[in-house]
Amino acid sequence: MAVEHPVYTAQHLSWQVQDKLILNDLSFAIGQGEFVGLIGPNGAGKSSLLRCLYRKITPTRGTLAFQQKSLAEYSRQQLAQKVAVVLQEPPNQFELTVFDVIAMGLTPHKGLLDFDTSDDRDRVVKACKQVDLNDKLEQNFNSLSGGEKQRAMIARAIVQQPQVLLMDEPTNHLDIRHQLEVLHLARSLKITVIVSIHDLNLAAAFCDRLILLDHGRIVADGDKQQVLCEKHIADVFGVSSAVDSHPFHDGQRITFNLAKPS
Ligand SMILES: Nc1ncnc2c1ncn2[C@@H]1O[C@H](COP(=O)(O)OP(=O)(O)OP(=O)(O)O)[C@@H](O)[C@H]1O
Repeated sequence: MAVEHPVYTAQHLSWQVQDKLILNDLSFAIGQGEFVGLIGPNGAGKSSLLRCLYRKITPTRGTLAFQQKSLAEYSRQQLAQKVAVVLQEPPNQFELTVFDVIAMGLTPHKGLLDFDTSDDRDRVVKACKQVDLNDKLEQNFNSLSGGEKQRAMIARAIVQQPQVLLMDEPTNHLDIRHQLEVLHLARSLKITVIVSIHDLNLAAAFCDRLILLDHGRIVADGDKQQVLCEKHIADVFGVSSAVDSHPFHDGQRITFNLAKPS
């Protein structure tokens, strides 16, 4: 897809571990402000692609540019000022309160000797409210439930004030209300969001553009209406479905045939 102001541009990006090609010749550009969903079956390469985008791993072939400059040329701090990441499994944060963990999002914008200001505190408290954790600020992070931890990590990303938000299965641990709240919140930030997501109905509701991966390759990339069709779902997931328009939003509704896949 041609985009006007590319944030990421990948050309022939591949990532190989030993003799296994995990990402295979991916080319795409993602524009400023796009809300892009990465979809595909288990092992398709969604997390690996996200890892390339936040430079946890380095492509073994091809090029990857961030804001028109090779991603490899950014310092760790420069990247952290622009890109926030919410991972599937929140890290262990021994002895830290929820407030402390969320306040870590301030770090990329601070010098070594900068102290937290009252504005900083306000930002942390506001983000905490946005994810519905305002009564948990002083609680030990490790004692939160899985879903609460996930929401705290999203608050930390908001505090970071990034230009790009990368999220790997952010709705995994969340009940339906909090799934919706998190995705609405991500959309309301009006920044570039790239999110891997298994729930195809949520992908259809929230993403504008979808990249469908299978076996490390891009099978389809484009408007959600083109990508989420019965044929692609059958080809890639091996499940038959009926796709029609959703009664509550402009995306599709996918109804799966729940019979055992043949
Ligand atoms: N460091 C690694 N070494 C070897 N194989 C790896 C490594 N990282 C990922 N893989 C393999 O690459 C493939 C893609 O993994 P990845 O986690 O990117 O898939 P995914 O689409 O995010 O899957 P899921 O939906 O299950 O989270 C998998 O087969 C995985 O086992």
